[in-house]
Amino acid sequence: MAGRLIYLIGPSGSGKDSLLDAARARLAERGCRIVRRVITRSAEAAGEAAQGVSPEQFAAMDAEGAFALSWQANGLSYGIPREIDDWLAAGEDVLVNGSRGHLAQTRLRYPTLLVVLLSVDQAVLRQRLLARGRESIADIDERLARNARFSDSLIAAPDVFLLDNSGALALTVERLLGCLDGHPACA
Ligand SMILES: Nc1ncnc2c1ncn2[C@@H]1O[C@H](COP(=O)(O)OP(=O)(O)O)[C@@H](O)[C@H]1O
Ligand SMILES: O=P(O)(O)OC[C@H]1O[C@H](OP(=O)(O)OP(=O)(O)O)[C@H](O)[C@@H]1O
Repeated sequence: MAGRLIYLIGPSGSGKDSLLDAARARLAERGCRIVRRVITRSAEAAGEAAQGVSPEQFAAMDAEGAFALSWQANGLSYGIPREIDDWLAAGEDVLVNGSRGHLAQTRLRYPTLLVVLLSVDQAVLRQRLLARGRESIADIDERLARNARFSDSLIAAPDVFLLDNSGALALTVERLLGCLDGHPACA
């Protein structure tokens, strides 16, 4: 049987990378892979969860069909390596750190995907982005403005599992794993 694509989305700063890092070992125990994204962000800022490439390298990889999914946002390009299709075909679950803006296209390619929407209060989000210190204030304000443009229609979609990360990260990890282990909203 084909594996399940778990598509984790949420605003920049909602904690997607933190959640994946904190849950990494326990996801692996469950046979769930976390895909390493390709991002046109400098390698220093990319870390374990991403491979940093130049815009030229990204374009060349895209042209040779290296990506199953790709999108542009926040002035960056993001690619999901096409090897996820081999993993899914082999029956492995795959967790992707995705984009809300690319959700509709992702649904077309992976109709049975499970969407997990990570959220935090807007005020907390701003504080976390400032504390992370990765972007300038102007970039942070742009990200918050982008966030406000995503309407409640996302939240209203029946197959979206809402995961609040306004509280402790450990609690969010437990709720994610609980969802994947058979919460009705994840069936
Ligand atoms: N539950 C949490 N409580 C407090 N701080 C958090 C929590 N989750 C994430 N953070 C912090 O918020 C910032 C943004 O998290 P990050 O994982 O980089 O978000 P994203 O990958 O969604 O952009 C980081 O500095 C991270 O340490
Ligand atoms: O369409 P959206 O849902 O707004 O998402 C657009 C992109 O922004 C986020 O990445 P970002 O550069 O912020 O990296 P991060 O996830 O590590 O914060 C997210 O992971 C997406 O790749």
